[in-house]
Amino acid sequence: MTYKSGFVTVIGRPNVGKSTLVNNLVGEKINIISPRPQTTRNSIKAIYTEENGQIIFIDTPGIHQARNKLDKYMLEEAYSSLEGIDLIIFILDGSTYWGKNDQMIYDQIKNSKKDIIYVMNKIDKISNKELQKRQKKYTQKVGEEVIPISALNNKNIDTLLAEIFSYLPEGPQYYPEDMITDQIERFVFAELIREKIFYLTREEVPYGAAVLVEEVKERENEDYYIRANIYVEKKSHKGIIIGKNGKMIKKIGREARKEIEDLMQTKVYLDLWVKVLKNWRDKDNLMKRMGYK
Ligand SMILES: Nc1nc2c(ncn2[C@@H]2O[C@H](COP(=O)(O)OP(=O)(O)OP(=O)(O)O)[C@@H](O)[C@H]2O)c(=O)[nH]1
Repeated sequence: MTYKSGFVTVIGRPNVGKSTLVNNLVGEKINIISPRPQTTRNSIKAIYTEENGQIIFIDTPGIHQARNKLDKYMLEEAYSSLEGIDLIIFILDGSTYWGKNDQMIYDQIKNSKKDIIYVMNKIDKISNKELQKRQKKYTQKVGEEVIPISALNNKNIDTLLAEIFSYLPEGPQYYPEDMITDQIERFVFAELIREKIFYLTREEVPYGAAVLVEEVKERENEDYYIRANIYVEKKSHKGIIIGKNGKMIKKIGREARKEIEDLMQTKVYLDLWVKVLKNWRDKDNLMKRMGYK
C-alpha cells in the first residue's frame, strides 16, 4: 500500500469542537479545551500517524469578528493556515443551525480552491430524526456530503479518517511517529522567558540557559497558570539566575509575565523554577521538546 501524508486544516466557528476532534484523534490532550469560546489561540499542529500514512492537523482559532489586537492576530492565523495545506475540514455544529459565521468561513474556504470535507459534530446531542433533518439542511447549504460525527464520543471517526486519507496525496512521513505536536504556544512563552534571561544576565549564563514550559492551565478565575523550568549547566549559574534573595528570578519572571499577559490579553501567574542539568544540549529528548532539531 502507498504511504499517504499531508497537512489538514480544521476550521470552524468557535466552540464547534475543533480541539476536541483533533485531541481525540491524536489521543492526547494537546490544546486547551474549555466550554468557553476562543480558547485556542494559535494554530497548533497535532500529528496523527498510522501504518499507511500521516496527517498533520492545524487546529485554527475559531473565526469570529476581531475585537482587539489579539483577535486580529488569531484571525490572521486562521486564514494563513490555509496556505500550503492539502485539505480543509470544515466543522459544523450539529446541535445548532447554519449561522452567519458559518457562511463567512464557507465563503472564505470556497475561495481558497482547496478540497474540503464537511463535518457535522456533536450528533450525540440530538436524536436520530433530528440528525437526518439537520444533515440534509447542511448538505443543501454546502452542496456536498456532510459527515456526521461526535468528536466527544468518537462516533464515526473511522469514516472521517478514511475520507481524509482518500484526499491526501502520496507523501513521506514528515514527523517521527512518536511526535504528536509542536506546541507553538509553549515555545513562544519559553522564548519570551529566555529573552529576559538574555537581557538581565551576563557572559556565558544566558547561553547555557534553556527554558521548557511544563504546564499551561487556564484557571477558574480566568487567568493563566504557567509553570516553566529554566535549565542551566552549572550550579554557579543557578545562583546567578536566582540572585540575592531571589531578586533576579523575580525580575525575570515579572518582565516575562508582562509580555505574556500582553500576548494573551489576560492575567498570568508565572511559576519559574531553576534546575541544574549538566550538558542539557546533548540530551536529545530535551532538545526535541524545546523545538530544536
Ligand atoms: N456533546 C458534545 N460536546 C462536544 C463535542 N465536541 C466538543 N464538544 C464540547 O464543545 C466545547 C468546545 O469544544 P472545543 O473542542 O474547545 O471547541 P473549539 O472549536 O476548538 O473551540 P475554540 O478553540 O474556541 O475555537 C467543549 O465543552 C467540548 O467538550 C461533541 O461531539 N459532543
